[in-house]
Amino acid sequence: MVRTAACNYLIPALTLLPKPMESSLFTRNANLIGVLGITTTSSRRRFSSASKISMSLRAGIVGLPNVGKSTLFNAVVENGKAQAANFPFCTIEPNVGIVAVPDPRLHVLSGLSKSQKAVPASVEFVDIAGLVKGASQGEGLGNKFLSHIREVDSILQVVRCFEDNDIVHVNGKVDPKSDVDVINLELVFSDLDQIEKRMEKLKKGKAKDSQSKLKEDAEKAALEKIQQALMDGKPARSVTLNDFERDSIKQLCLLTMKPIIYVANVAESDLADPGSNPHVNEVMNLASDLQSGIVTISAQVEAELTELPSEERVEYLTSLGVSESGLGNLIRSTYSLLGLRTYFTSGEKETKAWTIRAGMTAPQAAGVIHSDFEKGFIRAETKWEMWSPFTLLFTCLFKGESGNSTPWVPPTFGVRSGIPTPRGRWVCHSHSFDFQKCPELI
Ligand SMILES: Nc1ncnc2c1ncn2[C@@H]1O[C@H](COP(=O)(O)OP(=O)(O)OP(=O)(O)O)[C@@H](O)[C@H]1O
Ligand SMILES: [Mg+2]
Repeated sequence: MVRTAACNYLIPALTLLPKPMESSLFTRNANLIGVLGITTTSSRRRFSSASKISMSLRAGIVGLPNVGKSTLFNAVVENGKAQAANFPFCTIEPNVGIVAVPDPRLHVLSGLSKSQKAVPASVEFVDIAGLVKGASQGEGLGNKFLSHIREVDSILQVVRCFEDNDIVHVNGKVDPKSDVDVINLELVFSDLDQIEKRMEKLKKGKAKDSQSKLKEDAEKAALEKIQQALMDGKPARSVTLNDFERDSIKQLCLLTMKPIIYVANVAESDLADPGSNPHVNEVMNLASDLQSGIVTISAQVEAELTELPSEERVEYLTSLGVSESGLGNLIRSTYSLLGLRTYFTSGEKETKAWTIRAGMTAPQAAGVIHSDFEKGFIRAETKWEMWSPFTLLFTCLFKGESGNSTPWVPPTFGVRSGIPTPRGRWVCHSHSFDFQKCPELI
């Protein structure tokens, strides 16, 4: 079995993490290639020098001081220059870096089309200052830290799972449960504070017209539900809201509304068998209780790997009992956590990974390339062709579409020499679908 230097544990309730080569299909004729699917697990981080990044959403690296956040950031962002050192509050201002999402399909397509360049999808990582107990009351870097978290779309919470007497732990000992509780409680307190202030404001203000009144009522209803959940120790994301309510509270950017992946940061000696580390098991159980994902990684090893020439990397990983760096998995998990999906356009000029949000309809997906494609959208077309190495995928999707429980993932719409046509059609094994009328299929 191939081992990677990171383990993804899928928490079933959320289905966060991508499966290998899942849900991808493509169409092809003389001038036309389109591919759509979610990201895959085989890893390759580097793209050709012609590569450019297409679009990005932000993931914040969060945790107690001195747990390895900047070390992880420097490893993920290849030329990240965040200061990482053995003292708490080493990071004050956030470090930001854009990272390409590894996806071998991009290179397969690029090769098939003999593209001059390949443009991968991307995610933005933000290395945020450490948080301590009482941050919501201004302790440590307090509210400043929390405001940095407010600006990101998802959270990677780094949890220290390595024992090392030389590395200071702000609470004196390695204790993942306590560490996770400290962070999550501060996020809850901060949200409660925000909600209270907003409710006060809503009480004072008078809605000008019936439309605003409706909106305010929805907001009040949402805030009351979330407030109750937070007081019961549950995150805002666990609360069931209708679309209107969800929209009405968006501007508050509640911290506990953001999806989380727990990153168990282990010692190099644990990489080959992280399950033997009780701290990792503790984080796994916590993540499961909190309906979140977990990735196990050694930030220290990953940071060291980036300093080595590629031949020596393999040697180093082999000496640790693993075959692959864990960063690819972490980046793809983050991309997936952000609710992002990829489809491709491919032609001689470029092969490009376009990012859409999960749940987007076909016209909306077309609109990511140009708003005219959304306005003029009729339908999209897929041609079924057995084309190695994706033959297996076609079979899966064919089954899914014929009505069993396999999720149906949309194929791409027509793309001619890299230029998408708004008249693309989706035609799947002899049926045509007007996707504007069937958004639930997306
Ligand atoms: N997996 C690991 N094993 C051993 N040491 C590690 C590991 N990960 C990080 N470290 C070490 O822990 C120390 C703190 O790391 P780092 O500066 O990245 O923490 P931080 O969370 O960014 O801290 P701060 O909140 O103060 O900015 C560094 O000396 C780093 O080398
Ligand atoms: Mg730091």
